[in-house]
Amino acid sequence: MVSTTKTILTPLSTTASRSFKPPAPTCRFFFLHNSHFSSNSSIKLSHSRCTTHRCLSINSAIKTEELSRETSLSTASSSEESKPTILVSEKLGSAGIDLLRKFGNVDCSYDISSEDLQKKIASCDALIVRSGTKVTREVLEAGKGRLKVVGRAGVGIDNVDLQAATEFGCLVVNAPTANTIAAAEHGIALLAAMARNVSQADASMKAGKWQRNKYVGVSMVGKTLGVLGFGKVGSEVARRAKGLGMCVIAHDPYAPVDRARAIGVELVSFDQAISSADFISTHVPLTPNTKNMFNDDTFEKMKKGVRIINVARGGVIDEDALLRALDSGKVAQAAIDVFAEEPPSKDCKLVKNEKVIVTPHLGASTKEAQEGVAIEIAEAVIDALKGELSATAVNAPMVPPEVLSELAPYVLLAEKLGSIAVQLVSGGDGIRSVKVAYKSAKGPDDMDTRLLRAMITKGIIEPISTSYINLVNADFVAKQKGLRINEARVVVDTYPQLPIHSIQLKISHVDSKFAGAVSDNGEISIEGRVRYGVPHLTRVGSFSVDVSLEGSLILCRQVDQPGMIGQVGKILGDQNVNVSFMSVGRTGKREQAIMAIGVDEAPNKEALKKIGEVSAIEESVFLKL
Ligand SMILES: NC(=O)C1=CN([C@@H]2O[C@H](COP(=O)(O)OP(=O)(O)OC[C@H]3O[C@@H](n4cnc5c(N)ncnc54)[C@H](O)[C@@H]3O)[C@@H](O)[C@H]2O)C=CC1
Ligand SMILES: O=C(O)C(=O)COP(=O)(O)O
Repeated sequence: MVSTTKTILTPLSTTASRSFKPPAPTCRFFFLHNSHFSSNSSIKLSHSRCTTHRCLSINSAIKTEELSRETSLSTASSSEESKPTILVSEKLGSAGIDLLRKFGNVDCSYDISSEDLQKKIASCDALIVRSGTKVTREVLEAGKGRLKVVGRAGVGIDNVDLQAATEFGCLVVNAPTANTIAAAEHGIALLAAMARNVSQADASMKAGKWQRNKYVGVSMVGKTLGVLGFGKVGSEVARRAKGLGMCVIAHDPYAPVDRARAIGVELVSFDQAISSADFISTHVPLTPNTKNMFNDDTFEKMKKGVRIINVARGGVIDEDALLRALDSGKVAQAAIDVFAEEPPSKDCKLVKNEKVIVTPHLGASTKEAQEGVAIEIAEAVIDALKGELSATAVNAPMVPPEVLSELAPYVLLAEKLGSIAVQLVSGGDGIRSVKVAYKSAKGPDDMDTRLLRAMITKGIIEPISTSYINLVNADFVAKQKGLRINEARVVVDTYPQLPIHSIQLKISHVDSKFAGAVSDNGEISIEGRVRYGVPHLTRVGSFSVDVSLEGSLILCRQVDQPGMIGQVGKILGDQNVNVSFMSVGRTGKREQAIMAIGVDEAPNKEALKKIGEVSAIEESVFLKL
């Protein structure tokens, strides 16, 4: 449940906050979204010791170094070994294979058995399939932990268990555009071939016969074509059928009226479409809703002598019902490219029926479409392996590149805040609900927070479980673990150009191992913001602090007095622990204060004990970021 609050607040006060900052040279900040942040992009970071390149990935929110294009020659061979492995299980156009080979190790095991696929998949990062490979729960389970993306080189994803893929955090992408025309042309080819008995006449001649009277056909001009599913293929079929002089009507509850009008097609109800058409061509995806949408009842409503074309999916037509309708004469002819079971059995009655012409799922099979599909899917899979959000993602939110580039540093902040919040809870597993407030000058409708919510979830869950969280499965895993993320967008009077001013996390009904993080109303409360591209912690409980969220963090609560920074700094220095950032927030002079110390290395237990023993320090906690 996402709740929206429109509260006008003034910017958070920075009262009584003292910061110590080292000098600020430049550090490169790499995002996997390379169209926006390439190796040439650099953002100044206010942190002197940040030497690693940072990447934003949906598979692992932060990966360091691996995509740096400045990899030295000495590391070249190891990067060769660490290339991703991409299994291609069905014939894919060479242009796509070439692209994949430039990026990873490509294993073309065409027409692999499902047993072998289950064995192989455990060592693969990506799998590319067409319609012939069943990507079942078992396959995805076998690939769990390593398999990051399944690429469907085509449109229909009914052969991929999307639910299982989502549960295992495996992204599914498809190639939805490159074979549209091929499928539409095949639909028209089947329509014309059926109307003029081309297949049967051809077979008869090859058998040495000359049967001109037997194969008299029907004309297409002036006939009504009912298109079911007015999407990419359906509308291209309609356009071509108009060119043949047909009257075209279509049924698609989700199709825009103006697109239909532009082609001269009338959108009608399902019953109207099937009852008034001479030819019916189906172009819907196979879903629980469309499964067997052509059945005894719907055939009954059709015109006697109707002709059926199916270049969509076998399961859309109940094949036994179609046979009955052909036998009764309700359906005069059918042209079928796709079957409930592929390949159909050797004695499949539909294939053998004289009134039916068949092709072996050839809709997408033109040279041009196959090259296009191969490139489209190779690019989508490579992007996904790089951690970019794909425009053709089927089981993850599609985040437009411009939104992604704007939100990237906040995504890192969101994950770090989630991780800090959970580490402040004592016991660790009692979190049921987290309140998140996104403070921004932008209105609630101008902000897409799915990415941030996913990363907060990742930050919260990963430190306390073995679950692997990414954008694909974050909501699913949160739901499974009974974790509710209640989001509120709070309008604050701040810089309008900033996508988000700050993110605040609150956890109630839990105990904290650091009392200083508990606000007056008993909730663990932390807040952070992005400064110069770097996430900062800006509030702990009721204390304002300002510490860059890099490396790890030590929080100490003490009575404000001189010499504290020096004492703690010395303990850390003696252990060779490098302090990167230090900030003190206090309620007032010589009153309660919180010291937030960023450290590059994790101090050992002895150092942490010594810090805890400093007489003025009332409590301290070490947080791994
Ligand atoms: N035989 C082959 O080789 C090929 C088959 N296909 C298949 O063709 C079909 C269409 O593909 P595209 O046009 O690219 O997909 P699309 O997603 O662009 O179009 C599908 C349309 O069906 C509509 N639809 C969904 N449920 C419906 C329902 N119950 N009643 C009416 N309309 C409904 C949707 O609103 C959408 O407009 C898919 O099943 C796809 O797998 C696509 C390419 C090649
Ligand atoms: O794209 C689709 O939906 C298709 O049905 C094409 O299937 P194919 O890739 O030729 O096995």
